[in-house]
Amino acid sequence: MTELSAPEFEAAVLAKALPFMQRYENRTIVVKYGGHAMGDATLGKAFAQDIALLKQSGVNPVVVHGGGPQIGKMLDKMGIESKFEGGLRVTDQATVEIVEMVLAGSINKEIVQLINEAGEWAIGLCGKDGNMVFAEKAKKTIVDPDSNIERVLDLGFVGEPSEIDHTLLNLLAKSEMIPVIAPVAPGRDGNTYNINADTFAGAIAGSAHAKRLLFLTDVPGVLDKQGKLIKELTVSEAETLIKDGTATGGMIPKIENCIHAIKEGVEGVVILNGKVPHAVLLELFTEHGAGTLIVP
Ligand SMILES: Nc1ncnc2c1ncn2[C@@H]1O[C@H](COP(=O)(O)OP(=O)(O)O)[C@@H](O)[C@H]1O
Ligand SMILES: CC(=O)N[C@@H](CCC(=O)OP(=O)(O)O)C(=O)O
Repeated sequence: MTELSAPEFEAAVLAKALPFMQRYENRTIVVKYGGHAMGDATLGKAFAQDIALLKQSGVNPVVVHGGGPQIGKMLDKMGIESKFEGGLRVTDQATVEIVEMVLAGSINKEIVQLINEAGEWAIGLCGKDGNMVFAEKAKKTIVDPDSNIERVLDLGFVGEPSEIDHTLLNLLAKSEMIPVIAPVAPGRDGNTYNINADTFAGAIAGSAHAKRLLFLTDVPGVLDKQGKLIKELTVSEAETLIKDGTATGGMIPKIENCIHAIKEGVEGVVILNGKVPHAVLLELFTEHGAGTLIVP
């Protein structure tokens, strides 16, 4: 076999991306950028370049971000204790104000700035902008492992998306702008709700019938009880992992939202390690996608 010169090799790599670019052209890809995947400047820059490259390739990327650890740090500074139930933050009035400040304020604008620095036009939004998302108080139940009795959680101002209007997102899809959305939304009751970013991303992807929904987190994907990566999971296998306690903490809403998104018609949902540089490009434009693929 003849060895390729360096330029020939680079050209071959670029050419290999063509069928992937064609597959996703004009299709919506929702990328959920988790708080645990953020924090490293080089990785943040690589993430922004990936999103910029998607837009340049004719894809319609929509970024939904989290920021759980960053909210936790700010609450700590303010002397407010973080409390979670069923993987969701118990959110009183003081907490929701800080959640909105951290998510829709600092984190949202940091991501916008990074994408702009990569040469594209990002616009920072939350559910409140353009009447995009309305929320209702979350009605979450958990089964108490000791008594096996189902219990309704009162999580305060934690919401679930109840109405999604795509007017603004459709406008942006036709423009140069890349939406970067914080998971905060108003209720019809006038309150502001804190929505788990996985739930928010799943709802946006589902209602947009996105081609792909990627969850960027800080682990290689869903791990089994031995800590080994599960490469593919059906919806029913994923449900079992929650019931038998293999998936805990933040992985619970993530898996639940993967299932929801697939049932809503998203063609492929992947949980992958956002701490790998250019994880988004590797997943979408090469054969080297890693992580856990959830299928119907
Ligand atoms: N079975 C599992 N496989 C992988 N991660 C798991 C599992 N169960 C619990 N986790 C935890 O879920 C975390 C990812 O969820 P989360 O903390 O909400 O991250 P993010 O901020 O990216 O949304 C991992 O860091 C890990 O600690
Ligand atoms: C209700 C609820 O739990 N909201 C989350 C919102 C941020 C989030 O989901 O951030 P990650 O994606 O980084 O976990 C929170 O307050 O932490």
